[in-house]
Amino acid sequence: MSTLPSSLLVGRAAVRVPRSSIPSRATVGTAKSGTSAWPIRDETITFHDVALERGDRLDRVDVRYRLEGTLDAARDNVVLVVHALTGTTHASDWWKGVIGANAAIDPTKHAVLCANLLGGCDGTTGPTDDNPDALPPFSTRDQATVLARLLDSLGITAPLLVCGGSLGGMVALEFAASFPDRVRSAVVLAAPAAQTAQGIAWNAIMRRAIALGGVREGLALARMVGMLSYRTPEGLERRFGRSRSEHDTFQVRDWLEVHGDKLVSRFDATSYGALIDAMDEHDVGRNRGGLSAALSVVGDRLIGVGIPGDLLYPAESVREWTTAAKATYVELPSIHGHDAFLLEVDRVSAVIAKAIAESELRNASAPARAAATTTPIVTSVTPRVRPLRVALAGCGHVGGSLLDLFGERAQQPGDAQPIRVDRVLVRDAERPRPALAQAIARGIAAPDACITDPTLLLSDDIDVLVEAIGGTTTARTLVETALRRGIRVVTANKALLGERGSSLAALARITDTRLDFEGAVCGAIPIVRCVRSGAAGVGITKVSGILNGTSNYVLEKVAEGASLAEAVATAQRLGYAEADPTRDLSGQDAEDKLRILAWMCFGVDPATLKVTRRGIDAETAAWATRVALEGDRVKLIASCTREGDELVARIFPTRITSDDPWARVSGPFNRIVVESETAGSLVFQGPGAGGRATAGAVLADIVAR
Ligand SMILES: CC(=O)SCCNC(=O)CCNC(=O)[C@H](O)C(C)(C)COP(=O)(O)OP(=O)(O)OC[C@H]1O[C@@H](n2cnc3c(N)ncnc32)[C@H](O)[C@@H]1OP(=O)(O)O
Ligand SMILES: N[C@@H](CCO)C(=O)O
Repeated sequence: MSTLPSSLLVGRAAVRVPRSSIPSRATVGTAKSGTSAWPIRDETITFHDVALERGDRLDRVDVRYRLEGTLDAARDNVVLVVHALTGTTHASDWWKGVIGANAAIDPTKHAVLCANLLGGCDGTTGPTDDNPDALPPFSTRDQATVLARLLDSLGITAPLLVCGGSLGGMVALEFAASFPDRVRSAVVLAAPAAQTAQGIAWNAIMRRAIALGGVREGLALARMVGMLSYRTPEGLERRFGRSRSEHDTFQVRDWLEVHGDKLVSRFDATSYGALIDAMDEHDVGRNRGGLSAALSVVGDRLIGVGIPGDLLYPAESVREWTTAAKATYVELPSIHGHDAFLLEVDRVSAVIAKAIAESELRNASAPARAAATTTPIVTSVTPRVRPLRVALAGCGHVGGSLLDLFGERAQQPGDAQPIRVDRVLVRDAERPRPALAQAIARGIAAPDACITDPTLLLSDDIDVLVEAIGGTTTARTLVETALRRGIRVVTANKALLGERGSSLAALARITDTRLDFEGAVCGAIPIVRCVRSGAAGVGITKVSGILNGTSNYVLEKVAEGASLAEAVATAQRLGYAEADPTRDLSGQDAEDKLRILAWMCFGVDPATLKVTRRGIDAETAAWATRVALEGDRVKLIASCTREGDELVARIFPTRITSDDPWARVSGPFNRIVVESETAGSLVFQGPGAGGRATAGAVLADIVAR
């Protein structure tokens, strides 16, 4: 049985014994990132007579650090990266994508400095399981002081950027408050200015886990608890759900166990305990006259990044100090929660790149700075509304009609927000696309908008992704990527929504953005808006309709004597049919729409709705022709009815008498009847298919506020 690490006991003795096992000599190596390489220096440096905040003085402190890249002559190009609770000095390993050749922090031009924090177990002096008394209690302020000593010893006055997340953010903030003159720019991610009650509570559980379980099992348990605070229920649900491994264990359980065990293999429980002690004592305003006084002097150079959904340090805890410090607040919604600072590489990079650019400007020589600040960035003097920047996936019937509508809208008088199409994703760039050519000529679309690589579609300044490619593969990736990045999505893709609507909507909620899909159900009829908002009645008992324009058109034509094949070919030519018209005829398209309607009307997950259906085939077509000769009509009717706790959903070709209102729905028109407790029967009827009708609904979603 492991003994209780003494760092977990109150009142550890102040000692002055260094960890003699850590060598004090430098080791030098080279790292490769892609094809680029940069020098790496791993070194341990020793400081003497280090004063701690509580009054202890340490004879000696060893600090292990890694310098990636080369210090320039003026020692002006340093990015000080402060690692989180269990981070290491190998910053470009754990912050891949944020640090790397051509990344926001680029060791081929920046000198990236990352030191193991005071109290850690990656080479810097800290209490360990073998030597729990190697360090008396210390604070995040002490950790920042040691970093300043390191900068002194390397001849660095003020780094280009100081940055860190979580515990790293806490220490970066302490650094800013302690050494405001040494801060040119600081990015603090997912970190409060003072430890939160919830943070103390999580740490209490982890401390107890180590106390009871010992330095192995206890540490593993602590890590497992920690991991739950670093992620979100939605993120875990999406990634693992109830899926099982080949050994029939729940995957989420395996994943958590792996994280627990991995930490035990590389981390020291006593050091862990001491670091969470330091986090609990974190309070930037302590003995500085409060938060405002502590940070306002440096606030103009601080950027705080808050993550809505962060269970450990909610976005509000970051917003609070940025407000007090008059600092910049950036919100980074993410399904990952707290770990977004490690996982949302693109968006974190964008914030850091901007901070570095501002810092470089601050460092510019006085005349250059004056020129920079007097040169207007926006050259136009006419105040203009910023255009809404659209990325359009797909330029078929719907996408092409949408480009036309953008053009028509721009001709109309009024001060509506302009729309600018930055990118249009197509499969074949060589195919002539008159709508796109005209949009470019009218200045609606960028001259180089047409692309074929989906990964280039979503640049950072896109406001809305319009998905009009259909299908559930590329479309799904694009929609998920956009939502994850907080980009609004408008889609007409009923198959995707029928299959994934509920999880996509949940993702949009988490990242605080919107997913709109009026164009996915019944073309121009505003049915989604009406049922979604409750305007179609409260307490809905039944929704029924002719939900597919193509099959309705085809049934009408065969009733008039056309062959099934002829009727389908005309529907395709007129732009009513899906790329694969068997979806229309088989009832699959109507089923997708019924799923979405059931989701909106009854709150059921569209993917789980059980639907029985029959579509239109040669036999039905022949029956429709016969029925027409007898004076009646055949219509493909879909319905979903609440029967007690059950939903009964069906789609069937149905014989209708010629005087019935359903019989009068002609061509590509659709009809929907919503029956509810408050509104009785509401009837919606209008064009249900066709590029222009659907594009109109998509446009309404794009410009909706
Ligand atoms: C309070 C503070 O200061 S700090 C808080 C900061 N957050 C942390 O420290 C959390 C640490 N997070 C991690 O270590 C994460 O791995 C990250 C953030 C680096 C990357 O996250 P992800 O890309 O989601 O990686 P993931 O969580 O899957 O981790 C990868 C490990 O889980 C394992 N894993 C993933 N899925 C499964 C599964 N179904 N079954 C078993 N193991 C799994 C992988 O095999 C991998 O282990 P390996 O490296 O031994 O091969
Ligand atoms: N193919 C569909 C287009 C509109 O969703 C239809 O015919 O109704």
